Amino acid sequence: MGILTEILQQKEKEVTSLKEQPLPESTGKTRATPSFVQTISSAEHMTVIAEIKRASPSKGSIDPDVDPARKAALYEACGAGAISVLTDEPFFKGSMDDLRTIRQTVNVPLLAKDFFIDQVQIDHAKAAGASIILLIVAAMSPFKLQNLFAYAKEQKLDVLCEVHNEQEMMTAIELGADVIGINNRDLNTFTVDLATTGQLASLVTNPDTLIISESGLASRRDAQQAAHAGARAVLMGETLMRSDDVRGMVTDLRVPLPEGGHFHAR
Ligand SMILES: O=C(O)c1ccccc1NCC(=O)[C@H](O)[C@H](O)COP(=O)(O)O
Repeated sequence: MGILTEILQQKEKEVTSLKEQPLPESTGKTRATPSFVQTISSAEHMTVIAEIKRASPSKGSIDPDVDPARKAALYEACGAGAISVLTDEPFFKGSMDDLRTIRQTVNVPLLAKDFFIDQVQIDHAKAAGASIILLIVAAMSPFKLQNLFAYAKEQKLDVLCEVHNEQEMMTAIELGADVIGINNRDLNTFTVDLATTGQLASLVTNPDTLIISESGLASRRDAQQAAHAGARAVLMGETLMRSDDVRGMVTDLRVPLPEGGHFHAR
């Protein structure tokens, strides 16, 4: 069984349990201003989405004892335009409490990085202060994707639609996704190929679609390659979690975007 299937089976159990619990009180600070989409679309340089990642299925333990609020504040101070918070507990050692604490500490938009398969998870992410949620195209049917996409938008949340191959990209385009994350990591084999961003970005014809290159990025050169492929943002986890020079790394990643590139600034 692939890791995604295993994670999704676990999520089914979590959803059952969430439905039996009352919804925690909202942080009252659910949306950052500017929003995730506004932040990326107004930037003239690559937006860095810095991730809080304690552990992962592919790398095991990364920084299990991290203070998430402190690290998030460092990311923000160093120029990250948004922060991704892995809220999954069993596989990534994160939590919704991490998201909630970080929301009370920083002002940049927050991505709730989890494996969303049900509206109840979206309710909990919103209450914890998410600005945007992740929908992985490979994790559900196009019908369910459409349903959760519409529900999140109704809740005034942005949605990052994640794809890894051509078929998933076509599904995201047909859905009308305005933010598409191209995952360079194959979630079944863990193989990373940064060329995936270029290959799939070339299928996007709508100049208003925001493209994010996700996973496996480690240098300014990687960010330049992503910018050249049409990405407006990079999502970086492990490299930033392990870095002794977060400011230097974030500064390096904020490469200028090519003029007259893919995207028409809104
Ligand atoms: O990172 C993993 O091992 C992983 C395995 C299975 C599903 C998702 C996984 N990662 C989630 C992410 O999307 C990444 O944390 C994110 O793109 C950052 O990647 P990286 O910069 O390579 O840490």
